[in-house]
Amino acid sequence: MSSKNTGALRSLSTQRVNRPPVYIASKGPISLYIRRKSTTSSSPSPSTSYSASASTPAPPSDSLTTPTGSSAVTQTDSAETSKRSIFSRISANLSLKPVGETHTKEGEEENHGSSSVKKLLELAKPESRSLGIAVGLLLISSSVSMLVPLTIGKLIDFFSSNQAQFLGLSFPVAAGLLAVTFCIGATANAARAIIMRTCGQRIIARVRNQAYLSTLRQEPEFADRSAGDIVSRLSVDTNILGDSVTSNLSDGLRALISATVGVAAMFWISAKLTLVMLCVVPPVSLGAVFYGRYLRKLSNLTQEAVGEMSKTAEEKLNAFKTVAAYNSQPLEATLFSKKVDQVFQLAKKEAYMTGIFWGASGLTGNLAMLCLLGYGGHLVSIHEITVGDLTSLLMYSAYVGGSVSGMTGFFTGLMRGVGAGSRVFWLLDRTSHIPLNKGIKLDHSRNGPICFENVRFRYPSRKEVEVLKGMSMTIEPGTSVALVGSSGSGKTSVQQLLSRFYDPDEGKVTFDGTDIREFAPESWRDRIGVVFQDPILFAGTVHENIAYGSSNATREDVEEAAKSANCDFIWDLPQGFDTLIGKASLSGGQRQRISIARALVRNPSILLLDEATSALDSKSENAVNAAIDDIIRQKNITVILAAHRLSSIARAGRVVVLENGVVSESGRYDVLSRKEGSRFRTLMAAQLLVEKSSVHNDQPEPEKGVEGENVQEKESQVSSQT
Ligand SMILES: Nc1ncnc2c1ncn2[C@@H]1O[C@H](COP(=O)(O)OP(=O)(O)OP(=O)(O)O)[C@@H](O)[C@H]1O
Repeated sequence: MSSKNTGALRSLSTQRVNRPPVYIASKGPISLYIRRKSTTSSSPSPSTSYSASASTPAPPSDSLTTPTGSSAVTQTDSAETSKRSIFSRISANLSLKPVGETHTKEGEEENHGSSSVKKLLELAKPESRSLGIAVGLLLISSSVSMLVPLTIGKLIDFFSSNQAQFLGLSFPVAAGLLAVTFCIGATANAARAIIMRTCGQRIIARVRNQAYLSTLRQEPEFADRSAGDIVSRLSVDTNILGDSVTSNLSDGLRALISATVGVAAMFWISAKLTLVMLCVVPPVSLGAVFYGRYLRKLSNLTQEAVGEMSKTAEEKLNAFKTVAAYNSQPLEATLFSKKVDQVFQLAKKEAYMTGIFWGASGLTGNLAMLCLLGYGGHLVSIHEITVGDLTSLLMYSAYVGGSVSGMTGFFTGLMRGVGAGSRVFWLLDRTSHIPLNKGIKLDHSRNGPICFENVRFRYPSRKEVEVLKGMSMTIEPGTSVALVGSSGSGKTSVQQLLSRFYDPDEGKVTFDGTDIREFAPESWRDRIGVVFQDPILFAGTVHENIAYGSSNATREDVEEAAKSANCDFIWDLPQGFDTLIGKASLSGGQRQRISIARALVRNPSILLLDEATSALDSKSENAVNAAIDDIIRQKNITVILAAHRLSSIARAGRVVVLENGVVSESGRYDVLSRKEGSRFRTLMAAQLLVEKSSVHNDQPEPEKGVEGENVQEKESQVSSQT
């Protein structure tokens, strides 16, 4: 249930982000107009002068626009880009990253500004050939597009003057040639879009693989702490990044080409009129720069808020049963709604900013257009330019306006890319605190005692609490030790240090006289089998779960490990070892025994059992304990079990009592339990009261192995003496 829900939550996010970008798709200015118009139909036009054209969806065939329609390009562009900005960002943000927590807490800085832009461009490097071709095609399609205004102007002059020839050719030939040219332009545009998209996806795939690999190489605590964050970096940020280096770049280039060619053509037609038009460009560009910067800041804040929102939902959906059992749905709805509101407030701010910016730039454009018409009309009346020239000029100015908008869109897109990039690059560049592949390879035949030498340890995320305060102990190879202590005394922490999920702050943990930090973590972990308190089984068959991490394990190895872990139930499953494991299809005890088998199939020298029976009923507990007995009896594995329950503790050859971050007592179970006033007896007294009823009332089935009887004997020893 919980994982389903979490998945749904993520797919909701991805779904929103994967919405086809309305604006970014690279088309010539005319096709851009059509798309924008149709998507802007419901939005009020910011300017009354163009509201009709902006609110009427243009039919797809309406590609050659009138001058008024052309000027609407700028206007609708503004409105649409504004709309796109608002909605695409809100929707993108809705699925974006729980940022910041990890790195800001750790004080690790993300990449910023120029270095991210550089890295962003570096990402595109392997695609440079394809991107080069795409740029060539872009040049072709843009040039063809830029022919349109000139052609329309010439057409108007041709029809109004009754000339015999059009562009020096007979009209049908010229029209045919133009049609062929437009076809070439369209083909180039289509090919460019395909190449750009494919390159973008290749870049995204590459970044995702690298980022995931980098994540897997981090110390386990990193992923534990920021799993949600990492997932959104891998899914959403990489998407934005890919878009940024391909679609955005291509749009920016197209806009640049169109603007340059457009301005040149305008100067060629009438320098005076062009100068009037160009007065608009500098303020709009300046506004775009400030807007882009502000947007980036706002975007990051929104993403952080979205992260918080996702985290809240994910946590509660994962604990859905607890929420339901405590009738906390209204409370949870309120908590979530507060988080949603934070996102909404930020998105609203962004919407206002976007609206004001585009409204202002649209108004400026419209005013400039009016000046152009007034002054242009005057030039026509004194025969300095023709009506066709004025038409071409108006169209070019609309194209240039559209291109400037395109460039600001490119700029803001790039800023988003930089923001997303910095988060992805941070993940890519992060060096693990416990790096893999570094250190000596531990020979499989090597064995020896495990020593904790004056170990001091605090969790990095909770520096104020010292968990181990100079702890020392030695565990001989092939022996079994039960770590005992009150809750929070550090039993699990000892095991985590042994697994090298963390390193001690002071002191050291040695194996056969060598500090385990000197071993490559993988080769050290190869020697360890770990069974966690809450066994994690993955989707897949029983066989796959037992063989997880032991790729060379044969079916015989898996079956043998399953036998050693007392997993006889597997043979009764419908497809035996090939049965698919659903989340709830096995009991706690069965899952625990499968995870013991998984640990055993690696043939470990050291087996860490972290309260492997604490969550089980007495029947399952007996089955798991019987498996542990078998393993301990074999004497060739060092077993370190963290345990509360007497039934588990009694199985170990030696008991180590942890108190106040040090070992307060250590010795054989029977000795400690007989010792008058021992810490162990005090600790166990309370535990015994709890267990007594289960030991005597539940009448557990006789366990496999001799130690089962010993345990009962041992328990009665303690009970008679406490
Ligand atoms: N990942 C973590 N980050 C920060 N503090 C932690 C973390 N894990 C444990 N601690 C803290 O470290 C201390 C020791 O915890 P640990 O889990 O090792 O105790 P324990 O003896 O295994 O407890 P229990 O018997 O309840 O499982 C506790 O105060 C706990 O709150």
